[in-house]
Amino acid sequence: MKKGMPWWNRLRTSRLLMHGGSAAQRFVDSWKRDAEADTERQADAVMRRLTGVYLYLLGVLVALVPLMAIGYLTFFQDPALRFEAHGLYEATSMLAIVLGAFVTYVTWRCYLTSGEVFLRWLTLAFLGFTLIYLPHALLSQFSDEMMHLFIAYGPASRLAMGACFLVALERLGAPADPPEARRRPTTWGMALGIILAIDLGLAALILGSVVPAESVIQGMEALALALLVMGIMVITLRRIRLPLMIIYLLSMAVFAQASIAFMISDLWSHLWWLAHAIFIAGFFLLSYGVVHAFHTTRSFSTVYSQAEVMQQLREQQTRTQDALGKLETTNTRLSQQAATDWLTGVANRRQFVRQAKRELARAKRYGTSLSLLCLDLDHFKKVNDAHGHEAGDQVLKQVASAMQESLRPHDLLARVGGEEFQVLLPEADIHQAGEVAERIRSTLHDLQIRLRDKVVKITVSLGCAQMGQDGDDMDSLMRIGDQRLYEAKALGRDRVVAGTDVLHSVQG
Ligand SMILES: Nc1nc2c(ncn2[C@@H]2O[C@H](COP(=O)(O)OP(=O)(O)OP(=O)(O)O)[C@@H](O)[C@H]2O)c(=O)[nH]1
Repeated sequence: MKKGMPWWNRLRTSRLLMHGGSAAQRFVDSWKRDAEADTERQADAVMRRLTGVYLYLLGVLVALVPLMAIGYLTFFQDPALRFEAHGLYEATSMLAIVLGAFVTYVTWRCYLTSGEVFLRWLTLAFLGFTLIYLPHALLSQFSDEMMHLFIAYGPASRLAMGACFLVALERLGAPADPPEARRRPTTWGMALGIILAIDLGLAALILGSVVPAESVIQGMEALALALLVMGIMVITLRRIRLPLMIIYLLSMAVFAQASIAFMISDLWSHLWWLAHAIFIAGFFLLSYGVVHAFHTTRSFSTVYSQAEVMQQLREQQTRTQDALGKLETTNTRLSQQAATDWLTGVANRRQFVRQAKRELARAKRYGTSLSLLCLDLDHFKKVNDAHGHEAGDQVLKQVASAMQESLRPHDLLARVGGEEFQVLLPEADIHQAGEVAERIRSTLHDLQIRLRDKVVKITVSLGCAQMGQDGDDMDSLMRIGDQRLYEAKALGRDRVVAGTDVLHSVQG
């Protein structure tokens, strides 16, 4: 029943069919099945929606874990508590530089392969962070003497990274860079120059004391936070659902909370250390995405979720099944064509020989009889000469079809030459073969072959041979069958020669 059928029509149709016995029962059963499948589909859709909302909430919860940690430290502990450990800080800063360089390199390698513009900007983000953070790591041993400069490189690195993140987002989905443009030294040289200029410019700004260092530092951190929030909004509003972009979104949220923690913390305080920990968590998360891209498609926008991959796999399987079905149909048609005579549609010589060998072996194994008829149309040349070759073709077709009708389903008729046919008769001795041959002869004798504007008459001569008495293989049977066929021709045509005697003969 059609899914969109109104219920009153369903009822009327079902009432009508109720009196129809088993057909009505089948109808009701299929209706029930349809209804059950509908209900199951609806329940599945509700569950999908529910689990989708759950996943969404889970993502929000994970993204806000840093805020919970900041809140815990601020409200339940003393966030101003100091932990001044220069050695530890130097070591972790240098580790951050090494990690930054490594992730920059992996991202760059991904970009070189895919040419994805998004990845070019992501490489620049990591490169910017690493090279702008480097003076911060180098200055950590002089943090007391050059406190402001030491601190300033932190927010500056986050600001550069946030800016590149935002541009990367804006360029997501842009056509890939051509391979020759990906390594262009001018592009990367210019990027390095700008980063170096930022490093030097910042040093000049802070050391020159033109603007209060505190406000430069807070301003950069606030700007970094604003850029990160903008990035989060872009992903959310554009409803970007690509798996790696979800990781991108989460890490941006974590970076933004790290900036908040930096803004409200004092140097060496517990909150300041927590801000670093939050930032590193965001960095690890994003580096996971980059490494995942490196291990798969080396692109951020073509790494699919498992659900998407499964969907693509299902579609691919359906396409493969369809193609296989078509291939099977074509193969069947081709093997049918290879076994069939192109003109009459009966078996051809190849098929006949193959089938005959099988039947011969079967007859020998079970001790049953098997006979062969050899047929040749009489004076067929005259038909061609009188009516043309095309008319001759029509005659051959009608003769083949008339012969086919006088045979049992398991007898095999084949056209083995121009106007020559053979018939394989399983479980028939020479006597029965003679009867079949005579039936064919008289059918064709009486057949009115209708061509466009005239009626043509044709006769046939037949020779019969039986397995055993006339030979044990197909070659012998065919030879004897042919001999008897020519005997029938010699005796005046339109007759049957079966065995040593002319069993059936009609004067035509
Ligand atoms: N129209 C048509 N004619 C064919 C085809 N194959 C063979 N022929 C013709 O069949 C005729 C066979 O002629 P012959 O071998 O001399 O035999 P016949 O005229 O049938 O005479 P007998 O066999 O002696 O009775 C030839 O004219 C062939 O051109 C075919 O596929 N189509």
